Amino acid sequence: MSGTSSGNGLLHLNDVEAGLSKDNADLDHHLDPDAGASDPFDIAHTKNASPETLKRWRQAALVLNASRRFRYTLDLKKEEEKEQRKRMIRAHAQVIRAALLFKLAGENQIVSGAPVASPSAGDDYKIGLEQLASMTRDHKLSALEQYGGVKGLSGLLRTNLEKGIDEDEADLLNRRNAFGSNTYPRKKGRSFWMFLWEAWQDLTLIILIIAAAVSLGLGIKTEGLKEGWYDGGSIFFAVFLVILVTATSDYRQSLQFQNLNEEKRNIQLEVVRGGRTVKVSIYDLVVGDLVPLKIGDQVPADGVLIAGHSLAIDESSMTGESKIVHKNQNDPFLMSGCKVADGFGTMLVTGVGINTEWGLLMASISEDTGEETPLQVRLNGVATFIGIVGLSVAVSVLAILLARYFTGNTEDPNGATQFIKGRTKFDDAFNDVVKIFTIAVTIVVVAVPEGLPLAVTLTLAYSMRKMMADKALVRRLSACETMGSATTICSDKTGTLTLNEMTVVEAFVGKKKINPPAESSQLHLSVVSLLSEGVAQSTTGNVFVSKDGDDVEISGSPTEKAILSWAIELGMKFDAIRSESTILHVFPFNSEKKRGGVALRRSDAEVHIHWKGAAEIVLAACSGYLDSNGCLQSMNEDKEFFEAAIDEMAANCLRCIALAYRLCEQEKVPSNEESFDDWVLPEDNLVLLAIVGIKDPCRQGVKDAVKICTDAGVKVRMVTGDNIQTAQAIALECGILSSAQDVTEPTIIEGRVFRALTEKEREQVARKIMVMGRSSPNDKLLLVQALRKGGDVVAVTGDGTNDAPALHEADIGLSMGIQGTEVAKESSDIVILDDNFASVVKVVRWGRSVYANIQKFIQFQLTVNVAALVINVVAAISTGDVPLNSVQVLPFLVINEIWCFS
Ligand SMILES: Nc1ncnc2c1ncn2[C@@H]1O[C@H](COP(=O)(O)OP(=O)(O)OP(=O)(O)O)[C@@H](O)[C@H]1O
Ligand SMILES: [Ca+2]
Repeated sequence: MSGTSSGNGLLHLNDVEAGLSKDNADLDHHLDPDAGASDPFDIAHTKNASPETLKRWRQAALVLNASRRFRYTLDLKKEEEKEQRKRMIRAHAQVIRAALLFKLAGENQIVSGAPVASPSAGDDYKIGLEQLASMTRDHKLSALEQYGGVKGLSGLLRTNLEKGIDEDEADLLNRRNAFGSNTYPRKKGRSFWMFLWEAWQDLTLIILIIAAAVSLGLGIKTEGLKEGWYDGGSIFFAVFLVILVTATSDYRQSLQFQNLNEEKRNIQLEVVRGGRTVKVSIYDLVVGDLVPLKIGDQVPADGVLIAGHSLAIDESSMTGESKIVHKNQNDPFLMSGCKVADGFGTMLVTGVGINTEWGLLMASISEDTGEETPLQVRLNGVATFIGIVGLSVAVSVLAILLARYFTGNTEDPNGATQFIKGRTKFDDAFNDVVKIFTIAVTIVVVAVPEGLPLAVTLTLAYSMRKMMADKALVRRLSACETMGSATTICSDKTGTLTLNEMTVVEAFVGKKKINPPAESSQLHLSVVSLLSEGVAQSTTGNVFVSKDGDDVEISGSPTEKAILSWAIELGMKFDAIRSESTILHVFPFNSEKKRGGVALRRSDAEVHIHWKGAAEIVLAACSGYLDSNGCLQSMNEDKEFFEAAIDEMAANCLRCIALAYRLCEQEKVPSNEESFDDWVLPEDNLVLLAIVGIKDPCRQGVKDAVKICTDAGVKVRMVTGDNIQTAQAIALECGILSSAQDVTEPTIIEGRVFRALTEKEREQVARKIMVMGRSSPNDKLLLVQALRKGGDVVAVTGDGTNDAPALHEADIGLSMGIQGTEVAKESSDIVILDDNFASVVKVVRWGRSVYANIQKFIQFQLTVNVAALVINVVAAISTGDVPLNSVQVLPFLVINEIWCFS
């Protein structure tokens, strides 16, 4: 294989369907794409893709877009089954629950006649398992009130609503004994025998089995038991081998998927124990735990909401309706397995494991990923098609030979006519006919490509194993093959191209640049105090100071952590500041708005609104600023100064965040707490407090990875929520943009500009976009849609909830294992366990090796099959005998196959 076409490891499915691949491949080339620099399927070698290569890319694109539709139909079917299961379980659970309640009621009546739901004194806790479970599962607000609300309930569960439960083993064990642990029994996967049973139910194999039986019978009839079994026996052996290998491979794959599921479900999450935020496995959660929830999280157990702001839960995974439910004191019940769609809050765990509906659901469905990939389906089709062609050819040959024989047109080796009506004995005629049958059977056997489906199975299993070794967790098998034909990768910036380890390195307070950024001696006390107030109250993070006061632990998102630790260095006393004011209402940060706000009442009764968010957006809402001496200045022409400051920080790859605040007139504050929820926090006439520049360094190896992709014909684009200048700087640093001259629209574009285009324009522009800044989650989605419409096979990488829609829409979604939110992971096909963009390249490579391997195998197998078929047919018709029999061809094919993929 030479030059440009060699780097293209794609299978031309159109050719395959025609029966033969025209490409003249190096047949015995080793299959390992890592085999060395000379490997034609090493994607780094597709330099300067020729038009020919590009044409093939497009072919694959078309084919694979079709496969996506396929994937969806599959999903739908599965979803339907899941739904039915759910309904069944719910009905079941109701029955079990009803029976239990009935029993309980009976016992209570005998003992005391007390009402069913009253707290009965347990051994350790003043509330029993069944009471808790029935309250949470049925969302009984009245029961919660009966226990004294969340506060009363926490008392019954012996949980401190601030500090959580103690972190001591005895207490945890106690809780596990009383209320169970957050695990559920696993449904066993299918056994090996099931796979064996399924493996033979394949049309090509059935044709072969019948052929084998016929061949065995005829063989024994003509040549006797001792020698006559060779042909039939060898076909049986080959079939058996194929079945065995298929079943073994499928079985191993299913075991692997079971392990993957284990890994996938073992979510690490933060809980508050002993006043600290600690990371534990979801399985270690106990009743009474306090769990902070934020956007993108999965609710890890059943529970009630203690406090939260704008908390919205997507309950579709449990109820089946895709509806976002807002949670507050009137509807505080949280169901395990649901996702947090917006806002944040803290929940008190009241039900775990099998006592939750999610647990029941999980225990009753076995997640068998017995999915057939599009390639498998297609090649099954090809194999069946060829099998049928072989069969029809054989039948035709049979008809021709029989007709010739019975019309007396065949001669035996001595030149005598074989069949003369009325003279040839029945026995002789019968033997001759049997011989003709044997020829037909041989033709069938030689023509059937029985190994073709198996080749796909084996090569998929192989590349999946390799991907796993390269830190990519494959959630959907079809992703293995689709990834090989990706033509573009849309990557988010934060967390994928960069490390997501953030530190504040520059800060402006007023027009003064603070250097070093946390040098508070240059600032007036009132400024520091206002800044601290804003930072401490408008955060989803937390600060824990150890008893001796030296160690400070900060939790939260990387951005929050950076700002918190900067403020602490400035002198912020987190707990003290937080106790000086009470939060009235929160507008949580989200990626759509790119800012978050909080309204708080201070001890002097003043109401402050603090805003924190994307620098240029917050700055635009400011009409004044506080200088470093604490004097209020009006913005006017100084705005340009700040804009220039932001641009300069952004050009140095920094992520800019602005902090601002304003006073709120008392009469504008809602008078009763109920209406806080509808309160739109004022965000005009703000006073700028500070602008900080946060450094988030590029990951090592990203530049090389981007280059490898580009060389291989895979375009890397960056789609980020961050400032366009920051995006540009990072894109230059990691090689997505090659030079500063590239930076004109639409190569680099803002989300809002792209959004405003018509669908047609978007489609045209999309191909040129290399960097998109300040994009909303929907812009990411629009870009992916536009690219796919233009014929690209799009891979999307992302970690945040803001990436989820795009991840879902993409041909292949890749999420990040460490920083990725549950929602992002759920929407993806592959989870990159080490969060590194470089691993994405390896996935592309293994994906391509799938195509390369199958291409080679098909070329080999079909060449042999077709050649043997043609030779046999020609020979059978001209000489009445076949030169190639099954004993010669079959073992050869099977051995080649097993050698190829083991
Ligand atoms: N916790 C936060 N509080 C206030 N502002 C924030 C916070 N986190 C991020 N921002 C600001 O909002 C902007 C957009 O964030 P968003 O979550 O949309 O994307 P991102 O994480 O920066 O980038 P990417 O899409 O590449 O992952 C950031 O650039 C930053 O200026
Ligand atoms: Ca991100």
